[in-house]
Amino acid sequence: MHTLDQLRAGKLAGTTRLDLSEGLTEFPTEIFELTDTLEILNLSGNKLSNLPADLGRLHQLRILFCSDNQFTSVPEVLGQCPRLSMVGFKANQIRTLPAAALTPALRWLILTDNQLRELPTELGTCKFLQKLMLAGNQLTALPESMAACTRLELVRIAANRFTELPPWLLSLSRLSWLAYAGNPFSEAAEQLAVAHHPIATIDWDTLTLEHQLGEGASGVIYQARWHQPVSSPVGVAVKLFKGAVTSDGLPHSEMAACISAGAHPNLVAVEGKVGGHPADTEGLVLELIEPAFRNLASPPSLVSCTRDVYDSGTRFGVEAALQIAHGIAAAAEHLHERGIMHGDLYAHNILTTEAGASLLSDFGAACFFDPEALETAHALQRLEVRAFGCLLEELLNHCRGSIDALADLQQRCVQPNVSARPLFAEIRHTLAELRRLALGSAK
Ligand SMILES: Nc1ncnc2c1ncn2[C@@H]1O[C@H](COP(=O)(O)OP(=O)(O)OP(=O)(O)O)[C@@H](O)[C@H]1O
Repeated sequence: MHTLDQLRAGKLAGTTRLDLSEGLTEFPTEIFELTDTLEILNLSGNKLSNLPADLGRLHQLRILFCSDNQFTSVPEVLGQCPRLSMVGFKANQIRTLPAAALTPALRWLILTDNQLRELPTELGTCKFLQKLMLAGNQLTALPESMAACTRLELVRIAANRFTELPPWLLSLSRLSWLAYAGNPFSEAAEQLAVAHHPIATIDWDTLTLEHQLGEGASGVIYQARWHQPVSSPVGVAVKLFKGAVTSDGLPHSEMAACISAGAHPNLVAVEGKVGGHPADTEGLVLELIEPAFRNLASPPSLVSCTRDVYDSGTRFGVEAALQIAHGIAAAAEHLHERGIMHGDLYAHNILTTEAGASLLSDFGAACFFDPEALETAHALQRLEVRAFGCLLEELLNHCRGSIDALADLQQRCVQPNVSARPLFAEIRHTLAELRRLALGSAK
C-alpha cells in the first residue's frame, strides 16, 4: 500500500502499480505524473464516486480496481483507456453500466455486490471477455448478444433475480466455471436437495472452539472439540459463516451444497450444522482435515486470469497424477448425481497429500440442478467437465512421465463441441482403467 504523501513527494515516480486507500473523496491529480508507467491502479477502499474526464491520459493502464467505494455508475471515461483489460468495482452502489465504459480489451469484469438491474447489449462486443463476476446484483437476464462472447470461461451470476438460466450460456464452448445459486429459477432445486438430506443439528454448547484454522471469503474456520454424550470429545473443524454475499454467491447456498453433497471419500465430511449460536450465526461442523493435506495450487493471478498458479517445482509421478484425477472425477460424479455442480472445480480447491489422497473442497460457488431434467443437467455437467479438462492439462504439464491416454481424455474433456464431452461416470471409469494399467506396468 502506498500513501498520498509518497505520491506528492514524487517518491513513486516510475512505478507500474499504485495502491492508495486513504478515504479519498476525489481522484488525486498527482496520479497523472505516473502516466508513462502506471499499469495497475488500485483505489479500493476509498469514498470515490467518479473518475476524472481525462483518465485516458493514463495510456498504459491495464488494470483498475475501485472496490468498496461510492460509485453509482461505472464511469464512461474507462472507455478511453484502450489497454484496460481488467476492471473491478466490487461493493459499490452501481446501478448502471454504460456501454461507453466498455473497453475493447476487456477481459475480466468484476461488478460483484452492486445494484445492477440490466446490462448493455454492447457487452456482446467484448470479444476478449473471459471472466465475468456479477454475483449479488438485481439482474433478471444477460443480454443475448453475449452469446458472441465465446472466450468466456468463468461466469458468476449467483444471488441475482434470474427467472431462468440464459440457455445460450450452456453452449459457450469455453465456459468451465459457472455459479448461479440464489436466483429464483434455482430455488426449487436447492430446497429439494436440502430436503432430501436431513442433517444433525449440533448444539453450540457441545462445541469448544480452539484456535482459528483459516478464513475464506464466506466464513472463518476454527479447530474445535465436540463433546458428545457417550464418547470422549472429538476434534472437528467449525466453519462460522459471515452471511454476506461473496464473489461466488451466498453462504446459504454454500451450506446447502455442503450438506446435500453427502458422504464421499474425496469430499470433506459434514458432521452437522451448528444450532443455538448466541448471535444466531450459521455454521457447519466438519471433519478436521489432516495437516498433511496441501492445496494443489494457488488461485489465478492477474496475469493467468482463469488458470491456477503452481509452485515452480511442482512435479507429479504418473501414479499420483492418475490418483488425484481419479479421486476428483469420483467426487464430481457423486455431486452431479445429487444435482450439484461444484462451480469452482480448480486445483486451488483441491487438497492433496504426498501419498496421493485428494479432497475437493470449497462449495462457495456450488449450484443446484434437477438431475432428471436431462438436457440441462448434462449441459451443466459437461461445462464442469471442461474445468476438469483444465485440471488434467495442468496435471499433465507437471507430470514426470507422459501418458498418451490421459492426454486423449484431456482433449475430449475440453473439446469445443460441448455435447461431445464425456460425463464424469465415463471419465472416472477411464481413469480407473488407466490406473490399473499403470499399476500393472509398474510391477
Ligand atoms: N475441515 C477443515 N479442517 C481443517 N482446516 C480447514 C478445514 N476447512 C477449512 N480449513 C482451513 O481454513 C481455510 C479457509 O477455508 P474455507 O473453506 O473457508 O475457505 P477457502 O476455500 O480456502 O477460501 P474461499 O472460500 O475464500 O475460496 C482453508 O484454507 C484451510 O486452511
